[in-house]
Amino acid sequence: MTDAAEASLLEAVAQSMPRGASVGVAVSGGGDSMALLDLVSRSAGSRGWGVRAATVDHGLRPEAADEARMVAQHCADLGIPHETLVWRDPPSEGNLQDRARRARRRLLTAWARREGIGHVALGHTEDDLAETFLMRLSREAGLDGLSAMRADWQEEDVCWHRPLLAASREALRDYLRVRALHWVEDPSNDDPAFARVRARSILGHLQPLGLTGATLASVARNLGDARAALARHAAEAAERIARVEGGDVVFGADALRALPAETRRRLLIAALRWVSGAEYPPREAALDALWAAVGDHRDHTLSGCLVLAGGDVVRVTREAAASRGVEGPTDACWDGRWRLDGPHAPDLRIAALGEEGLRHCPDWRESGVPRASLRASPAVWRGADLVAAPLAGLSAGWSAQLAGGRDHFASYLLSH
Ligand SMILES: Nc1ncnc2c1ncn2[C@@H]1O[C@H](COP(=O)(O)OP(=O)(O)OP(=O)(O)O)[C@@H](O)[C@H]1O
Repeated sequence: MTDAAEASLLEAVAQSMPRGASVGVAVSGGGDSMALLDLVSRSAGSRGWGVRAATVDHGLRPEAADEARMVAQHCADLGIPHETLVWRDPPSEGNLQDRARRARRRLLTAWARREGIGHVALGHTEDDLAETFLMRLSREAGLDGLSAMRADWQEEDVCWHRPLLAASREALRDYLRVRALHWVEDPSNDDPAFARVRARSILGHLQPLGLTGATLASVARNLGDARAALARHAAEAAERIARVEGGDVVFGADALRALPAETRRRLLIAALRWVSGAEYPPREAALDALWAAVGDHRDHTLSGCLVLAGGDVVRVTREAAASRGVEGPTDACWDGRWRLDGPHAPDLRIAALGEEGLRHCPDWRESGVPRASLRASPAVWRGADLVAAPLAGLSAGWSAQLAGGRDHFASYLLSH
């Protein structure tokens, strides 16, 4: 590794997060994140960062605990506080990799909040970009799927960063060798049962065409720029034609119809995900069916949402059936997006208002929110007795707010 190459890695990491930040590094013990840890640690002094690190032990491989201990020891040598986060309930079935990734993100988010960490760095590389691109091609992905993963994004109070997206895996290993640092090789990195491993091996065969990891990563970045432009365009359209009302997204129907199909598609997908909290967009065929129903002024359910299309607005609301049975304490976020304020008490619960609850809200019409929306709205219950339904005009000292900056639909389009 040349001095210039090392300097450019250091510069990329140093510039990725703000001065004085409280920084968390997600370290698996593999080469990418061990290099990231070292680069963050070397930048910390000049950038005024307070640095912490965490390793997630998914409990899926017997060696994982040893790997976490190796990272912990290395952090202790660097004077960086380290925590091992254990996934206590790995499932026995389903897409284990996907679930492990989501559990990892959840555990890291909780850790960041607990420790007051505002910025978490991940060690994804240019090779990850290229492999993901190839894998998505095989799934006939569109622009969004083929676009480069984001270098930075904010989720509620945590900013995530991938400062090494322009670095190759090999360059990071060179860096570690020069610095005489160790890392662990995850045996699953060679297991052809994983699509990522197959993508990596195929990438080697594409070289004669001039298709290297760097080329594919660059294509993914170009597409990412196009995606960002379309998302900005959709956000501007949302500012003009969408409003948030009672937790629903409401579009002017004519204005929605008049939009270019791609912009409309983005608005509908975002509204469905914003209301339901769904992690993934619906399939294109399901979206086409929704749009056909809207064209016929028929109501339609999709992704845990009910889309009301009978009048001169198109209203995306939570589907009552999807929120039925969702229950929780009054001081926690309900249905992934509501927070209630009021006289909290341990014998109170939040659950959907439902048709039965709505009967006890004589003033619900004054809210201006349709019945179907209110049925899925949060209500405070003591056993079977309704205590409050803030969105349906029965406040009894309670109010409801959308949680985590969710009140601004247009900015959601830029961040998702
Ligand atoms: N067990 C772990 N503990 C802590 N951080 C991890 C762990 N596994 C992965 N990471 C972090 O995530 C980065 C990317 O690793 P990997 O590609 O395996 O993750 P991923 O979240 O599954 O990403 P992708 O969506 O690309 O599959 C690592 O460089 C590291 O920063």
